[in-house]
Amino acid sequence: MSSVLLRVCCGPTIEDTNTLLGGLASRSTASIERTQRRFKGISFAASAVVANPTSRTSEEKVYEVVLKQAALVKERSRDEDEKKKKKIALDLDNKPIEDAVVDDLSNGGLLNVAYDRCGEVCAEYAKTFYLGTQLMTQERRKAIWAIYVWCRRTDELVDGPNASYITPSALDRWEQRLTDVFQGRPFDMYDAALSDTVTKYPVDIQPFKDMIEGMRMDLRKSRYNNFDELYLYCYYVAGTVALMSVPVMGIAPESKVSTESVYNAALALGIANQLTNILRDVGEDARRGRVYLPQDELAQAGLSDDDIFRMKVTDKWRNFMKGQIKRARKFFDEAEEGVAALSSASRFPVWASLLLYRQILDAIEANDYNNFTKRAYVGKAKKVFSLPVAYGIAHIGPHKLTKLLL
Ligand SMILES: CC(C)=CCC/C(C)=C/CC/C(C)=C/CC/C(C)=C/[C@@H]1[C@@H](COP(=O)(O)OP(=O)(O)O)[C@]1(C)CC/C=C(\C)CC/C=C(\C)CCC=C(C)C
Ligand SMILES: [Mn+2]
Repeated sequence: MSSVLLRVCCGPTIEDTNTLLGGLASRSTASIERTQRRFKGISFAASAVVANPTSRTSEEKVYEVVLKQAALVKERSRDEDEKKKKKIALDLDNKPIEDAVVDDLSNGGLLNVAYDRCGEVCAEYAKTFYLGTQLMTQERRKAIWAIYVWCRRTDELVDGPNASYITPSALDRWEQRLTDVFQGRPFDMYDAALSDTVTKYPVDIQPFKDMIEGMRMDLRKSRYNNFDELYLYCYYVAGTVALMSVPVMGIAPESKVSTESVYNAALALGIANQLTNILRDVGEDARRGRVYLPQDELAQAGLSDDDIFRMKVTDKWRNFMKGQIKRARKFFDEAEEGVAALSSASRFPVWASLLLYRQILDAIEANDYNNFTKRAYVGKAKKVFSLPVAYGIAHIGPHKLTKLLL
């Protein structure tokens, strides 16, 4: 990663970083019931909700961000309709092109360079994903690259070569810089691309702030008492990516499902991906003294941190892993339901990423649950095969494709 990509500017004040908890509408009973249904078979999570009905679970808190983002999308699309009406009126006025428009055009040149740089970073760090974006419309592709680069840089702050120098106040400065980006004051070229993206698409700042919150969590916490705590972490570092991306990817105009349900499915994909990441990296994380697994579930399985640091695959471990993999797959299943609602050109990269990530779970099983010393990965052949499958599903749907192939 180049030093330019990683540079964190010195920003002025520390912002209020409390992200999820404040003043939003509370979640409907129906969605809570759905949450409980999802956790059927994972009794501790459901019983946590039942045991203490007054305290809200992480999932309920996160759902409020989903509602807020979905509302923003709806509001902006209403504004767009209004603008279109106004534009038609202006066109009828037949006014000459003004200086401001000429300025915009010359700025466009620089902006294109900024977006191209983002594209180069994607091509270097996430080749398959970069390939997947090629089928999106140019505008959307560029915006997704800009978001990708911001996410990558944010993650590199705590995981990259300079991670040992990163303090909470460096993250506060990164957050201040984020605010500047959203207010049209970009610091560098990558920021300029993002700044442009957030004016063009109804992207809320909250998921970006929440991702930074996830990085703060990584600085202060290395154990998770239960799935509720882990869920929140997964939302912060990965669910947020979904909430940032969907406003750009767009929902198909012909889609009949609600905006909220699409965002929920998107969120599920982020959570599924991060749970998979965690299960793949158990050994690697343990070597850094980190255990991203629910402590109560480890205990229920008769396991402790010591078993993880010992890195021995036992039957207890296999059973524990089976439960964790089952849960991750449930989130993938939930995500699948929403992909068809995305705009047609955006479905392919999402299916590609979903299929590739889900196969990591199969690879963990194929390694006989040894995620301590054996890295689960999807081989090149499987990767290459997944792409046309993703393309097929994206264009004719999973059910029709299965029928066609059988
Ligand atoms: C309706 C529906 C299903 C819509 C799809 C919604 C959508 C686009 C979801 C995206 C989900 C996604 C790709 C989440 C990212 C999950 C992830 C891998 C997060 C990683 C975090 C930290 O992990 P860790 O440090 O443990 O792991 P590493 O060893 O560092 O890998 C991240 C690394 C956070 C940073 C995330 C990125 C760099 C990815 C950003 C990606 C995008 C903006 C593009 C998303 C678009 C597509 C098409 C996948
Ligand atoms: Mn990382």
